[in-house]
Amino acid sequence: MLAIGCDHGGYELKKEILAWLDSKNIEYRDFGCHSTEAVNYPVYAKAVAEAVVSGECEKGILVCGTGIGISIAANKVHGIRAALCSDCFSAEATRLHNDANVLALGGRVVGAGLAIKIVETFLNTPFSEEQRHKDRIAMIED
Ligand SMILES: O=C[C@H](O)[C@H](O)[C@H](O)COP(=O)(O)O
Repeated sequence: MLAIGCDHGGYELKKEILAWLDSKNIEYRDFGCHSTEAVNYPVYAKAVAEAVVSGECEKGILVCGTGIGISIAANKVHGIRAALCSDCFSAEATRLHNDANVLALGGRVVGAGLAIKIVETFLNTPFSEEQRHKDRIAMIED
C-alpha cells in the first residue's frame, strides 16, 4: 500500500499519478488534497509521513509545486527519508543508497510523463542492502 498526498501545486500531477497507479492495480491511500484550492503542504506531508512510519503504508509519494517544501516537512518526521527527484537516476540512486521511503515531486517542475517514469523507478528499485549504506542510514536515524 502506498500513501500519496499533495498540495494545490501538486494536485494536477497527483491526479496523473493516481491514474497510472490505477492502471497498474497498485493500491494506495490518498491523503488529499482534493482540488487546486490553496492549502498548506505540511498538513499533507505529515499525514503521508505518519502513515509510512506507522507501517500502514510501505512507501509514500508527495507532490507540491516544487517538491521542496513538502519534502522538507516530511523529513521532520523521524524515520522518514524523503527524496525530491526530478530524474530517474536520482530516483534509482535514492532507493539503492538511501532506502528512501518517500518520493517527492514538483508538479510545477516535471511533466507527467517524466514524473510517472520517476515513480516507476522509485517503486521498482530495491534497497541495495550494502553495509556502507546501512551504516549511513543508521547515522541519520541517530
Ligand atoms: O515548496 C512549496 C511548494 O512548492 C508549494 O506548492 C508552493 O509554495 C505553493 O505556492 P503558492 O501558494 O504560491 O501556490
